Amino acid sequence: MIIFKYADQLARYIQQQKSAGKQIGFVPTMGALHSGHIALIDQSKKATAVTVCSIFVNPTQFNNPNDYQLYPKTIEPDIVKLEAAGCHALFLPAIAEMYPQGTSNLEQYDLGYLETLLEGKYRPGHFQGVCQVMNRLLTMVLPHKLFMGQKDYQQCMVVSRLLQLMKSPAELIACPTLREADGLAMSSRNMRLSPENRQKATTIYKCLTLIKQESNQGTTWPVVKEKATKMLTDAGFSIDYVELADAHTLQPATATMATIYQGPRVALVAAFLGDVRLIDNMLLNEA
Ligand SMILES: Nc1ncnc2c1ncn2[C@@H]1O[C@H](COP(=O)(O)OP(=O)(O)OP(=O)(O)O)[C@@H](O)[C@H]1O
Ligand SMILES: CC(C)(CO)[C@@H](O)C(=O)[O-]
Ligand code: BAL
Repeated sequence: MIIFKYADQLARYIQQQKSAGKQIGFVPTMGALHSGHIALIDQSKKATAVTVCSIFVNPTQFNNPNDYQLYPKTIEPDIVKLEAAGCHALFLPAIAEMYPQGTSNLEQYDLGYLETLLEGKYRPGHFQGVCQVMNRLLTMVLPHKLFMGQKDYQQCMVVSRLLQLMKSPAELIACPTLREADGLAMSSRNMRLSPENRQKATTIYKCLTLIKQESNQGTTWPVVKEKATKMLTDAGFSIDYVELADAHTLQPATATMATIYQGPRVALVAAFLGDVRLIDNMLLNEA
């Protein structure tokens, strides 16, 4: 695996690969890699000839300075995992490489209502930061295919919108969420949970499973939401949201949506255990 710190060197490598007729797959990450990230590398390797991964903890997408300071960094084991997965190239830029003019007064993107609900509502400015870094990364890597995780469901929708705004021909492939044996969605922030909270964290998965079962059996959304909320608060979570939404638009459920709406629906949760914020989601219509 070749490691690049500088965008011009990465661009030269990409250009060489493209001149040789190779398709480029791209897996952007913030590091502290786990099997969910490696599954994205595997998908990219199956679909394209050259897989590029980036590791960059992007300061502009953190609305909470403490969360940024405490974001896990495990670069040496990350490199070992990427080597073992057969990743071809790793882009490991410094902040100045991504933001040579600094991080103030950056460009803004028209993300419409996506920015005012769920993650957009609870993490002000977060999706602008995601677009700022993804625009730069996509312009440097110019991938044919972009692999991202459904765990960050709304982020996939935002990046899809960004690709439209950038008129990028890259194809976004949203990959399924990898889970631990007890159902907890793999996430770099799981490393920050105390052993006790790590056990409690599986309640998010149990809660999403309950929402899916009860909704598919015809229980109305307000009733299901109350049960799910109680499960989480009883386990010690402080909740940002427990929502049911149209899986295509993310518009929230009406009181009866769970029982009368026949289109695809997704349940989404964001909640804190201590100072660790976890998110997860589940499609209701899938087997
Ligand atoms: N469990 C998972 N299964 C599949 N893809 C995942 C999983 N977790 C993260 N990803 C995807 O990996 C990419 C990089 O995510 P990131 O580096 O932020 O890791 P993360 O585990 O989501 O971290 P955190 O949840 O702490 O932000 C994103 O596209 C994300 O959706
Ligand atoms: C897409 C991303 C790498 C942008 O920093 C980040 O939001 C993430 O890891 O999901
Ligand atoms: N995985 C999403 C990136 C973030 O939480 O900032």
